Amino acid sequence: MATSVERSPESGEDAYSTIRGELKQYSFQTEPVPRLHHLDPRVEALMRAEKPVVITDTNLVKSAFHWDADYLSSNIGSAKQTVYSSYKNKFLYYDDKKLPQFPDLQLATKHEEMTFKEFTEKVKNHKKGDKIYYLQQALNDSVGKSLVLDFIKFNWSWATEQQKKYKWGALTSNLLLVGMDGVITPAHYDEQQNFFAQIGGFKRFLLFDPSMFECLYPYPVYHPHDRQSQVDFDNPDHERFPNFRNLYGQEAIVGPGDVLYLPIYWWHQVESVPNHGMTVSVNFWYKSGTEEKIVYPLKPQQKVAMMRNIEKMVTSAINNHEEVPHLLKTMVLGRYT
Ligand SMILES: O=C(O)C(=O)C[C@H](CCCc1ccccc1)C(=O)O
Ligand SMILES: [Zn+2]
Repeated sequence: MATSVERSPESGEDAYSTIRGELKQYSFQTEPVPRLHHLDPRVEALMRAEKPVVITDTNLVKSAFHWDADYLSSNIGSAKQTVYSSYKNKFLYYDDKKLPQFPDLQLATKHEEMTFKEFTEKVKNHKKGDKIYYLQQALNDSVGKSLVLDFIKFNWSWATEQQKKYKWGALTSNLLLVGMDGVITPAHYDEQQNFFAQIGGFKRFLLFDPSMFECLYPYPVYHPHDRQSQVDFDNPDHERFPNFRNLYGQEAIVGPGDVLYLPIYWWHQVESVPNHGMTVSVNFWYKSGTEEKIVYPLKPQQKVAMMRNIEKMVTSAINNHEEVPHLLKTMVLGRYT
């Protein structure tokens, strides 16, 4: 199992066009996410409209371009890292805090804490049929000095300039993502603005406008898989999820040095491109701006936030999540249908 992070020096067009030809196709159509130089004025227009854009040449994480498995093993320190393991390549996120309410939930992924060195060993010794591993660890002060220095040298002036320009809230975390070849994070949305910086290897993003909520059928808010789509993209159940047929999205391939602006509430599925080696990424999650004064007509994002609040209020008021479906059906069926 190749642990060396693929760094194709000619990661110019030919790497991307080669990859484009290899990608797994799905049942829905997509169009490409614009890929623009950070000084191109169209970047600002897209970011103001909270639309995705791949931004090149920002040097946001240039100081981390040498973050491959060996360097990270030697410099991230001996602290335990959060790693997920699975016999399949899909890593469906779950919220540990909501698990007690769902004792029967079958999780395909297992949360394992291990040092980076142990993680690298598992990747190196991986054989077909073995468990697949995905390291997902928020960067914190447990990392070694040289990683701290690399982190300090991120292009914070550019990032901070954007944060101010678009009135985002505070940076909440930087998640270090080190994925084995071919790992997939299934479709979900996050409630934060996101600069997704690719360091090693290539990732394919499938992105869907927040208005596609009605095609993607997220789990209930109180469910451990809150914010994740219930639809299996490889085998969609059209009886349960009839609107999935109307899904339409955007697609982006990000390689070393690319930064994807992933707007808050936008759905995304993330695939480490198979047969192109281990992937290394760092995301930058920012709270949304607070001056969200209500503007009509409501944006889809605002409707999603409203639906979340209604589900939370009903669930806490009724104080038993098993009664929620009946109450919501009673409220809607035959009355709003
Ligand atoms: O940066 C993002 O938003 C991504 O989705 C990147 C994704 C891993 C994120 C794991 C995760 C999913 C849901 C909640 C919390 C954490 C990847 O790159 O595979
Ligand atoms: Zn995400």
